[in-house]
Amino acid sequence: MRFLILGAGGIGCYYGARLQQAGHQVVYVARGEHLRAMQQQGLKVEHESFRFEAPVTAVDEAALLADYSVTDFDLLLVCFKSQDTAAWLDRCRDWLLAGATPLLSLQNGVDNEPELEAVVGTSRTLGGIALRIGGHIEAPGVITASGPAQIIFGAWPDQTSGQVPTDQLQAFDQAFQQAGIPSRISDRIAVELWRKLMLNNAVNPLSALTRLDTQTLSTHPLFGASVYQLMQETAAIAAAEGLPIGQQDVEEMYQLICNFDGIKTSMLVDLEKGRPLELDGISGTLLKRGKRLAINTPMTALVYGLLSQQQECH
Ligand SMILES: NC(=O)C1=CN([C@@H]2O[C@H](COP(=O)(O)OP(=O)(O)OC[C@H]3O[C@@H](n4cnc5c(N)ncnc54)[C@H](OP(=O)(O)O)[C@@H]3O)[C@@H](O)[C@H]2O)C=CC1
Ligand SMILES: CC(C)(CO)C(=O)C(=O)O
Repeated sequence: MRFLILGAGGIGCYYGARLQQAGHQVVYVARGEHLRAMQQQGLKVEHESFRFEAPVTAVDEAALLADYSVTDFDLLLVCFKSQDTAAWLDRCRDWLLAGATPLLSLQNGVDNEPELEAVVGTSRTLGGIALRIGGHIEAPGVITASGPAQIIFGAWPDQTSGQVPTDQLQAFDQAFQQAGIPSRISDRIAVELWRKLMLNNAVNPLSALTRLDTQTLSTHPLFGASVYQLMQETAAIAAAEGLPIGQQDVEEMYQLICNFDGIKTSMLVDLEKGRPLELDGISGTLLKRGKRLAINTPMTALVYGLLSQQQECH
């Protein structure tokens, strides 16, 4: 199959390398030093059960638009940080609309799929999550990753109202699995995305504030209760929006994050590198929704406020 990795950073390069090693054609879209390193020295990925070091086809956005057509690909994997999605869609709208290739977002947050859908339509939109993975750019052209690195994906917003054909979903699922990516098709991907948001809202901002890994934070005598409360606040918003999410999901996600290996969150990595934080796509979206629905989310407001203020001071 032919895959395009849009925003080939930690997550995108890990999954791209897995697919390329399995024999698929992969084009990586990146920029800056990381792009130059990939073009000149190739891509290196280090993971406890997977090693990749090989030349890759890496291009910037301008070269993608000039040298490729969307019809050159079977699947576009959207791996930007969520704050980059809307502007990218705006710039690449005409290129995207010249074909019918589906797009699968592996980003955190619940706003990416609606943004994709608004441009390419429901028939080309897949929702997805990258679960139990920590993957980061260690140095230009070098990725370190850990965890089983699953992909859960499905027709957006769910199998019943989504329009991507089942045989197409199954072909992607098979390609992922053959490439050593544990994957699963969900018939309610919007629910999975909200369950993942429970994790991200609970640990990403708090890990950036405390510099603690996910497990230390979640089992911490002082911060553990806040992690739990952040999950409850996310669940309350999800339920008010009509999603079948409740206390049982809070328990499950809390147990998952407590028992999963301690990993450095993507937000802590961004903070350490002085890069923009994915704060609006995670906590910010909950605050906006909470305001609209008249639901109080005081802990989410606190971590959002503290981090925003830290960013402004830099
Ligand atoms: N990292 C992780 O462990 C996990 C991340 N996720 C989610 O996956 C998504 C991706 O995260 P992650 O892999 O960490 O992100 P990264 O920041 O590592 O990768 C995204 C890359 O896209 C590049 N990029 C952005 N816009 C463009 C553009 N127009 N043209 C070319 N390149 C571009 C960025 O460059 P630049 O640096 O210059 O901005 C960056 O290198 C996020 O939503 C994240 O929350 C989910 C699970 C785990
Ligand atoms: C949940 C977690 C921490 C790891 O999958 C993540 O999604 C991230 O680092 O952004």
